Amino acid sequence: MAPMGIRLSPLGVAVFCLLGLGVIYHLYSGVIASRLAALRQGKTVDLRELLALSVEAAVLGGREVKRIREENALEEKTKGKTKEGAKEMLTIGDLRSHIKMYHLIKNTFPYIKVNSEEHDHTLAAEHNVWNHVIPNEILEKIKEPKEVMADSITVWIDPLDATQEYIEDLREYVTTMVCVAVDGVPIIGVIHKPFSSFTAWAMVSGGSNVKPRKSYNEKSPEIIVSRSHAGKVTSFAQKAFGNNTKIHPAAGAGYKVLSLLDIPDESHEKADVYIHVTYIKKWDICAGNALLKALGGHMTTLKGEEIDYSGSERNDAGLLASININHKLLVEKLPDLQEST
Ligand SMILES: Nc1ncnc2c1ncn2[C@@H]1O[C@H](COP(=O)(O)O)[C@@H](OP(=O)(O)O)[C@H]1O
Ligand SMILES: [Mg+2]
Ligand SMILES: [Mg+2]
Ligand SMILES: [Mg+2]
Repeated sequence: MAPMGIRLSPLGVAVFCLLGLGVIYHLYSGVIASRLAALRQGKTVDLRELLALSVEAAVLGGREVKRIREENALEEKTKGKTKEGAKEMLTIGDLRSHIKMYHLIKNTFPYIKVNSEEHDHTLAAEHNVWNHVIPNEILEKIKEPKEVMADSITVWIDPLDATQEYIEDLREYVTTMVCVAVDGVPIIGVIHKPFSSFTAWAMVSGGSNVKPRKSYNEKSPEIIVSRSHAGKVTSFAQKAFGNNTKIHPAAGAGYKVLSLLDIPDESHEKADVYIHVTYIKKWDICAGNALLKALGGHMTTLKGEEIDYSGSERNDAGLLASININHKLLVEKLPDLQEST
């Protein structure tokens, strides 16, 4: 019996529920259908194919990034503010690259989850599909296909990393990035430098086209940090490693990970450790994390915890990246983030 003598008609309740279900279905039908289809069919994806596709996507996006910069057609605008109050910028380069990268991956594997930093509600979709040709360079290093369940995969795309410096025409810092996480663990990382046409790729327990440098300064490491979202990283690093610690301010999370590796680009700076203390998102860091992990290195929060690349885009526990250095010892040297920032 309903309150105040109002009688609920069973037919009315049924119609109301059906309408509600209809609205929910309308809103989420695409997502539900693709996930259910993947589950029903027990679809698998070959990670070696996904690596080749990730390289292709990063290069394709990079071409747009370069073209828009050369045409001086950036049309930069502010899309919001970071938690610390810095302007978050967006350009046509970010958008055009996103469109190429996102749709190439989605058109090829419609049933996998892809999280991109950017979105394209207003611009026409691309119908590009990958040709499934795996480059010899990858086939030579990764001899076997590796199938995983499609619904265990999360792809993270950064269509243009270092947008702020792209606007300032500091081209060397700019990269495009793709990362594939399986059950939240970063497995495939691709970092592409569009202005020098270099692409670093790696797959955990698979292979890579880059390697660590021969040596690192473990005792007095040179630290690479953000130039435009630094927060109090300098004092944080100096508390850990001493006031004479050499700090390199540089842009781009992709660029900073490459500075820890041996890459065929003499002009790329070299550092021993990468530290970030402000908020950062998973499309910025996943590819670098996978690359380092594949080569035996580490990228963790400042407390040394692994970062889970499923679910939310947030990482607010900072970042510590190193390779061929005792990472645990580095963590022990770091001060508490809350107390020192
Ligand atoms: N505090 C913060 N809040 C949001 N994004 C941040 C951030 N600090 C760094 N980032 C993002 O991380 C990337 C590398 O930053 P930095 O060059 O400062 O090291 C940039 O990505 P995008 O250029 O893709 O937006 C930047 O926007
Ligand atoms: Mg951005
Ligand atoms: Mg980025
Ligand atoms: Mg970006």
